[in-house]
Amino acid sequence: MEIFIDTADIKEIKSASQLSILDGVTTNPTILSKQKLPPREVLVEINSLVRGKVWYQVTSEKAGDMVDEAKEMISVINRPVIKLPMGVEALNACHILSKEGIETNMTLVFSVSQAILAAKAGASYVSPYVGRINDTGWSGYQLIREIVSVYEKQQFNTKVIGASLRGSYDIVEMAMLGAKAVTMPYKIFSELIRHPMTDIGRTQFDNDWQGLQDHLKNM
Ligand SMILES: O=C[C@H](O)COP(=O)(O)O
Repeated sequence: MEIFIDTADIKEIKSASQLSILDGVTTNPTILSKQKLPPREVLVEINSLVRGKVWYQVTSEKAGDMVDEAKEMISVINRPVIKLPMGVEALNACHILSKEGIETNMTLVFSVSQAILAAKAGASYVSPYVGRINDTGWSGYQLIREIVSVYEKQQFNTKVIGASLRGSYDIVEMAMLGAKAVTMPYKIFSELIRHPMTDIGRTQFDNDWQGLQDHLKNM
């Protein structure tokens, strides 16, 4: 399963990049707007810090403009993934970009029918917004289950990336449901590694080892 962090905060990206298994950084217009800097500049810096993929979401309205915007951003990213917000123009842009071998992600996906169209357009990834669906009282998990099942039955190569995740257990759910990727805020990412029992166990091992060293020194 690929693991991404959903942030443009440079401090968070530097910290998360210490973990070599991180697969990259996803962004969106809301995330980039928080930096109060030109998005291209921010992406250049993110690209210099990240070994993996850097995701950029186009903001143009028309398919042709989306393709041009994507190409402009791709020029400053080593391993780009172009995010397209679900719709007719985005599907057409996705079709063009994917035929040119550019990795794409159909974002803002809330139904299986949208996910089917994204796969038909050749999207590399599709992002169902799990948390936002759960927030409305519907099941984001059920949507992931259904999309994964349809993709398997239809032998689509598009990968499901669980997005809009709210807690570390969401990541486990995504893995169990067969999502091939997840993206999450830095806070959740940093929580994945921790468990109080691990800390207690490590302290005990360290103390016992130190006790042995002291004992051997005094022999
Ligand atoms: O770009 C997609 C994000 O994962 C959306 O997350 P959010 O619902 O927390 O804004």
